[in-house]
Amino acid sequence: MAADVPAGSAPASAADRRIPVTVLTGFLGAGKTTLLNWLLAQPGLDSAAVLINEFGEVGVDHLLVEKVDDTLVLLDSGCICCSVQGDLVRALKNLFMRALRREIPPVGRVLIETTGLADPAPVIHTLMEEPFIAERYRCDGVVTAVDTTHALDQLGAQREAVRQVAMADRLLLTKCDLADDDARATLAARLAELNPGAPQIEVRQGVPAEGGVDALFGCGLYSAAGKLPDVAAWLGEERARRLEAERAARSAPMAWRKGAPPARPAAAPARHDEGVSSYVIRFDEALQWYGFSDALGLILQVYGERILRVKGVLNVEGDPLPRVVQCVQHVAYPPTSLPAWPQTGPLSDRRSRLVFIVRDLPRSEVEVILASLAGQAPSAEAA
Ligand SMILES: Nc1nc2c(ncn2[C@@H]2O[C@H](COP(=O)(O)OP(=O)(O)OP(=O)(O)O)[C@@H](O)[C@H]2O)c(=O)[nH]1
Repeated sequence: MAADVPAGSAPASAADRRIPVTVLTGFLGAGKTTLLNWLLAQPGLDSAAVLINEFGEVGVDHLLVEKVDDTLVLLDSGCICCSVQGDLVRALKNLFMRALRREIPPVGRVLIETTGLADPAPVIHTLMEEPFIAERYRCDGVVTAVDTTHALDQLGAQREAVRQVAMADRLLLTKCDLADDDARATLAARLAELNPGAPQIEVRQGVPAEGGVDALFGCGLYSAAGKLPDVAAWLGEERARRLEAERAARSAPMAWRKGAPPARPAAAPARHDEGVSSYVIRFDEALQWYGFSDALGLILQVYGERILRVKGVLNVEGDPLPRVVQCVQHVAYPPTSLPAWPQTGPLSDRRSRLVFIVRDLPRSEVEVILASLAGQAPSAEAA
């Protein structure tokens, strides 16, 4: 079944040979990686390249994606919406050129998983307006994962969550297996206010209830028509911001020639809420699971409101495999294991690391609890 093209989105013509790009977004912990793994297991998706972007220094998501080849690219120089011109453009150019040189197989589609804090506007703008990219790729839709169990709070507190919903072509209501009918209906009504045109698809345990892959792809060329007027305004702001940055870049060398310091671009408005920060807590020795999980449980109980996301890869005493813990606000999801310790990157030293993304929660508060219950003092690591 082909998904309906929402009002305002023009279907891509059959003659359009550009590579379709799906932007998979959604707030922290909404279930993007889980959906991505489901997608990658579907027939016909072996030629998809995946770009993953994560908030914080120690990336965990790329370890959780079940695709290990040259077409999985980690965008690790900051949040995609802040570093879009550098990282994303470079990665898409590289993919195209490497496929052209036959260093990798032809790329049939690109899936971009943004950070949970990303504003989709700069990503969409880049796909549609950056000349090299727009000639070779077309934005085939913004698919937003919305956590049925946490989204109402997130939409009330975080402007990024509102933008991710309002700019979507498809809304995937994740974790419906954990929510009751009333919660689902209340959220569906709120989402319809923010984005009346986007089809809403329920997801249980990472699997969409209807439409399969076709419900997520074939969204038509991205368009602000049919969405709230805010969407066109945000894309317009993005265009203005980009023009201003280009103008400042052009004027900088002139100033140097006259011996003055280069003109600095006007301070860009902050894209992220200033209260939101991330830090990494490291344990150098193997952890005793029960003490550690007591400590984490207490942290979630006491500070859950201020914990946007916790992700950790742990070296647990007696377990040869890295254990993965994941939490959103007060909820800890069942732990899983990676198939092996990574051979490269920060986790190759087999030390446990927990990445916290928090709102107004100092590291010291968390460390006190971990130190008293987990059986060893944590070490700080730059985030
Ligand atoms: N029960 C249930 N759990 C889910 C579902 N989708 C995701 N989860 C769990 O929710 C947690 C977060 O899921 P992820 O897929 O990592 O979320 P994410 O959006 O990629 O997270 P970030 O990249 O950190 O923003 C994991 O422990 C998942 O197993 C679902 O539909 N049902």
